[in-house]
Amino acid sequence: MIDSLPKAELHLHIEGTLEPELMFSLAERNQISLPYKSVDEVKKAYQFSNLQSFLDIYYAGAQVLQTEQDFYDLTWAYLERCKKDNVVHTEIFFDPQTHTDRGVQFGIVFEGIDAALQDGRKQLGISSHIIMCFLRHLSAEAALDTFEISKPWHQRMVGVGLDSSELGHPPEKFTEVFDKARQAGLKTVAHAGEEGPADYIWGALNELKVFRVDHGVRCLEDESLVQYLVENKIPLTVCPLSNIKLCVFSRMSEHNLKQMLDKGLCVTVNSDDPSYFGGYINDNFHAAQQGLGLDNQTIYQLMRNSFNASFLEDVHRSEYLARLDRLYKELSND
Ligand SMILES: Nc1ncnc2[nH]cnc12
Ligand SMILES: [Zn+2]
Repeated sequence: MIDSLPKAELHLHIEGTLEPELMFSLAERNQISLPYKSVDEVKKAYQFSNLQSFLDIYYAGAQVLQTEQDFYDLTWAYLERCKKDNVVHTEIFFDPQTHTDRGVQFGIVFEGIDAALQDGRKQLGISSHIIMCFLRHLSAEAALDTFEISKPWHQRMVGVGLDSSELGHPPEKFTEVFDKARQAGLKTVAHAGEEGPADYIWGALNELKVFRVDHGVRCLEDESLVQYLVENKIPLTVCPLSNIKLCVFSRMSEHNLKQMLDKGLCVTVNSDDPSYFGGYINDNFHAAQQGLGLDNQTIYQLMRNSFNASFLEDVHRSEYLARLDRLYKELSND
């Protein structure tokens, strides 16, 4: 059921799809030395105690990405995984500052990613959008600078987001750049309520005017917030394996995804940084299904939510939903 149904992925950092094997081959191609001797050693290093312990390793890994071809190869490898997992539409995040701050130009990053996405449309039939994220541990001025240099590419991205170290960096820090992004016709999303409190989710809604909240699992701590999210149909892009790996929940059976669904929230399942967290989107569905005892109807609902929460145009959304509905009916009758 999980593997064969079409789905959309809405919370995926392209830098988080860098598999250790590709990390080694790019390091060799670009003559960069890595602090690891083997793929096994890399995998062993992926033990995290919180978000920051992950981010330190994740930003170090991204250093092997240097050329347009590197960004193309990274993105293409992810799209091939999408094909395997029946992801028919994906909205990917990228973090320009991770690259521009070490001298890799914005255009190198964007063009490499976008060329692969265009080929993905033609050769694999996968539709996609790009969301540019600002790093919240950096200053508001740095985000504004990035917004300025990214202007030539605004037409080719669907929106802006906010990621990186959450605690101590509330959404309000980025109100100005998000205002500018909306004025430029870009949609807005933000990570909030992953490690940070429910107040940060309010901040993302009221100050950044987000269309969806990335993670948002701490919303259950504030009943009036839950009510607001339900009434306004604000989607939450939840990432089950990520939450376990980063110790947001100690085990899958304790994840609050089912409670969120029971409250009527529009929850979606996503992989976040699959190479670092032990699985792509179908692995996330399987882990959540097993840990929480989700039935087929709930899995189907999560997949419907993924299309409804996407930035797809209505005609395309309807086509994907019709395809999903038809396949679900066929599978249910077998
Ligand atoms: N889960 C996550 N939270 C915040 N920033 C991120 N950047 C990549 N993955 C992230
Ligand atoms: Zn994320």
